[in-house]
Amino acid sequence: MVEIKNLTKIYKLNKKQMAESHTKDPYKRAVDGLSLTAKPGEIYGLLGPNGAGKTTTLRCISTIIKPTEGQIYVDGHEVQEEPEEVQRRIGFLTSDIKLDEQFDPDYMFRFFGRLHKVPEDMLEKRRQELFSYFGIEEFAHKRIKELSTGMKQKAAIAVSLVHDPDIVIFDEPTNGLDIVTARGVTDYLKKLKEEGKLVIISTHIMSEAEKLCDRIGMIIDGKKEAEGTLHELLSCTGAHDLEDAFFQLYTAAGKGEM
Ligand SMILES: Nc1ncnc2c1ncn2[C@@H]1O[C@H](COP(=O)(O)OP(=O)(O)OP(=O)(O)O)[C@@H](O)[C@H]1O
Repeated sequence: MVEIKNLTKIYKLNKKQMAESHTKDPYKRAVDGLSLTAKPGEIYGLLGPNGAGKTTTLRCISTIIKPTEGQIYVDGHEVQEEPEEVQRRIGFLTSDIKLDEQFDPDYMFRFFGRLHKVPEDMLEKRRQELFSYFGIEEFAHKRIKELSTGMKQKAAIAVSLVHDPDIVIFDEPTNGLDIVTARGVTDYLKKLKEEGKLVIISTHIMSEAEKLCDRIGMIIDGKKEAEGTLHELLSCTGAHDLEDAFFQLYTAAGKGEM
């Protein structure tokens, strides 16, 4: 289970970042008092526009960055107090974590498996299962820098799942993938959920959230503007689909144009 209580993350911007953001304010409030609970056996989707704070939230859960305020509990372990307990339980996929270009998927998989102290026989079993499911075997010994975007993403997914985590956190899991590969990834996430694992994803693709997520938290400017099943979000907004519901909330949050 993941419980986020009043999470706020404020970045301190350098001069270049301030100039790029056309601001004189050196502080960027990326996440603003966000609370949510996600439970085993569900796929929870953080849905929001660019810059809403989705990646920042997932990076705080995954102990990559520290919250400015608030607490995050992963199976009861607070991320800042017990980061190692948290890391053991989660598999995190993000586009910012690049696999080392000089090595091949086979090496990276074994390297991260040993880092997570996965026993050798279990590592072989995991490799067999994940490489076969994602079709990685055929490029298992090619250097990462020679792989296509989709191949790299598949390898990164396998590496993030090497230790068979109970909680899987994927930041935009189908980003850059063709529809066949994207379907393979979303089907795998459904399989994990059916095994009783908790899956948390971020996305700005409405159709992905509609089809895949059991519950959706809509994030705008770092705040959770709404949360519920697709059915609940449609009935509370009176919208016909998630995109309409999103635009209603977007306008209600005082946002006019994109
Ligand atoms: N390391 C950082 N330093 C400064 N500002 C940052 C940093 N990372 C993110 N931000 C800012 O925080 C805000 C939230 O960014 P974040 O990446 O969490 O959003 P997101 O919802 O994941 O967006 P996207 O869908 O575009 O990936 C944005 O305004 C972004 O520019």
